[in-house]
Amino acid sequence: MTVAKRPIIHILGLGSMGTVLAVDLIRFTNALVIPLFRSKEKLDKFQIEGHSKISIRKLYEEKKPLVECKVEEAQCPETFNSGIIENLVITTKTYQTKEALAPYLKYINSHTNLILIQNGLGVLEVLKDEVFVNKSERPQLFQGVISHGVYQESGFTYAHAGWAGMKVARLPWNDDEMIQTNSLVKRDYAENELVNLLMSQTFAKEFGMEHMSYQEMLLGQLFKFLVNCCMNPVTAIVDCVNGEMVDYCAPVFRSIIDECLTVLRVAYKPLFAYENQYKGNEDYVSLTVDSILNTEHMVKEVIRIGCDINERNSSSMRQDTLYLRDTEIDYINGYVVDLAKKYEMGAAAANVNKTISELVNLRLGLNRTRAQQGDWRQQ
Ligand SMILES: NC(=O)C1=CN([C@@H]2O[C@H](COP(=O)(O)OP(=O)(O)OC[C@H]3O[C@@H](n4cnc5c(N)ncnc54)[C@H](OP(=O)(O)O)[C@@H]3O)[C@@H](O)[C@H]2O)C=CC1
Ligand SMILES: CC(C)(CO)C(=O)C(=O)O
Repeated sequence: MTVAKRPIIHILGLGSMGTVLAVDLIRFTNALVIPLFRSKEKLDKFQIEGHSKISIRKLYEEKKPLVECKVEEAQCPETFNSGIIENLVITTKTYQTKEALAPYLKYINSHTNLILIQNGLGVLEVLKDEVFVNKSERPQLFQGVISHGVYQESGFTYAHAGWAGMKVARLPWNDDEMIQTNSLVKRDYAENELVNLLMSQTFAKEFGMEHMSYQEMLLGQLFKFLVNCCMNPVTAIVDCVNGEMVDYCAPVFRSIIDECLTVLRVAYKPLFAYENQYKGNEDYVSLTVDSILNTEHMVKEVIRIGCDINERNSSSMRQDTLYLRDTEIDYINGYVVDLAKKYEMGAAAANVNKTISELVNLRLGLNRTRAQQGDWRQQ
């Protein structure tokens, strides 16, 4: 009798998202979960000071239980010895992806399953143009759109503030593969080890994992992208908690969303044409796009999700500017500017998002200057 091989999944980016995923993978699957740290120093800190343990405090449960797991194996570039990587999760910030991948590229080939679990858009272009340039060596690529809310409590303990699930789909390397058949989705579900692992019954239920076609996931990804294009930069620029601005934010959200949708309709034309083109075609999932991705509906949804459901949350981008960390603005509003240029939509086509990006960088620069030179308002 052949014994089923134990799946191995490497996690590059053991922060908020990496930890919340790793804990449930360890608890609810038989996978060997191997975090990849950026240096021997960080690895030693995890193994010696942290005793190779990771923890999640489930704030959304009444008793706010702390769930702790022991990590069997962890690596860094200096110690890595696993050979070709079977399954790789990328949960670094978007702008950290290329540098984080660099030491492991020789261990990634066309048999590797690689999933991006990140906000924003634009990392795919970096992978295509700067990282996996040799098409024959490109890994099997997947995208996760995660809606769980998690932040660092201390050390390797993270607080799981909001439970909201995750969507996963095969991410096409080429724009002409954007629309996927139901049979392709079923084939991945049946044959791909990473999809099998993420969709294993207990884990998928506990983590809220949904496997779908790229076009379905893209609809959700663009929805979340518009939420992030509004909430993240505006809360950072004005330095407010999400819900404080609920009565005053609609006009600026309308300006941001209107411009974003004009650009996204060009860049993701197959998705916006999908509803009519594939209606009634049984090998394609039916989608309603226009009734969701329109300005007035999205203004209401962004306010509902950002300022109501997450009213007491400080957005991740505001947190980055307060802690003087780089932000992901280039993969959120900045990416809209890039798309407008790529599709030659004219210099003014992304002026709102360009200005929003500039204001976020102004806010971050001002916070950094105040930290170094003092706050003139107090002088
Ligand atoms: N936090 C949340 O609630 C949500 C986050 N997201 C998105 O998920 C993505 C990840 O965010 P989040 O988990 O919050 O970010 P974190 O900053 O918490 O985690 C990123 C992790 O990546 C590690 N890392 C960075 N560079 C390297 C490297 N070269 N090698 C190894 N590890 C590295 C960092 O470690 P180090 O200490 O070494 O820098 C850090 O632990 C982002 O795109 C974010 O927008 C999406 C939904 C919700
Ligand atoms: C929805 C929102 C804005 C919640 O704060 C978020 O996703 C973030 O902070 O990154």
